[in-house]
Amino acid sequence: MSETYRPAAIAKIQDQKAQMRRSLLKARQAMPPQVWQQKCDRICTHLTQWPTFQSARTILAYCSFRNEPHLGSLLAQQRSWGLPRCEDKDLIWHRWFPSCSWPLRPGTYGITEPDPTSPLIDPHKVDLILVPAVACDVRGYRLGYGGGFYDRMLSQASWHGKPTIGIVFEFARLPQIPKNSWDRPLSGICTESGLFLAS
Ligand SMILES: Nc1nc2c(c(=O)[nH]1)N(C=O)[C@@H](CNc1ccc(C(=O)N[C@@H](CCC(=O)O)C(=O)O)cc1)CN2
Ligand SMILES: Nc1ncnc2c1ncn2[C@@H]1O[C@H](COP(=O)(O)OP(=O)(O)OP(=O)(O)O)[C@@H](O)[C@H]1O
Repeated sequence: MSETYRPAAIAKIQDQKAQMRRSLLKARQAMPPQVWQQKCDRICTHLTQWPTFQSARTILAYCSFRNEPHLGSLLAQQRSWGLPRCEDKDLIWHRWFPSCSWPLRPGTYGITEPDPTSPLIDPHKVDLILVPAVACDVRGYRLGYGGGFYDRMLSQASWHGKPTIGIVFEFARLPQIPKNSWDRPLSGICTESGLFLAS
């Protein structure tokens, strides 16, 4: 059995991830609101200037929680967005745009989510996926909250080949995050310092 598949090795990596998660979330929570807002605006500006963003038909995004970079100025753009809803272990993607009448409401974990009755997204129409994260490393590996939602989703064939951009603050763009066998690298990372596409 290869090292990364041994139960003891998996447990060790999960432990390292849990420690990193705790300290990075603490640092994110401690950001003064004004600094946080400035960095969020910069992240949105970098994305808006990216041709792939400009030409995307539908973009999967998220509603910020626990001080994650807020995509408010992007979500205000009158275009087709997809927002996730947690259902058991899966993410269900619903269509949303600013002038639509489909309601958003607090869902699982207290994250703002679409109502289950709002229309679903057709994965074929999605051209870009903005992925929330606690941290990303320069290779594109991501640390989330430990639920494995995005790992499971991105391992499905319908999402293969779509650009995936991890959205984090610069302090959470790390040289290396411990990686499990199921982790797949994202195509790039956007922070307040810029957009970094994997080569
Ligand atoms: N804004 C946003 N929306 C998102 C995500 C995200 O990362 N950010 N998700 C990305 O996946 C999904 C929600 N994932 C989550 C996974 C776990 C926990 C959570 O609170 N976990 C517990 C610990 C659980 C455990 O260790 O077993 C905790 O942190 O206290 C929250 C959200 C879907 N929506
Ligand atoms: N492709 C997959 N199929 C089934 N289970 C998976 C898959 N990918 C990850 N998991 C499970 O998800 C759990 C969490 O993984 P990990 O600690 O890497 O989460 P994370 O990336 O930090 O969380 P999240 O994606 O929710 O933000 C692991 O216990 C793993 O078994």
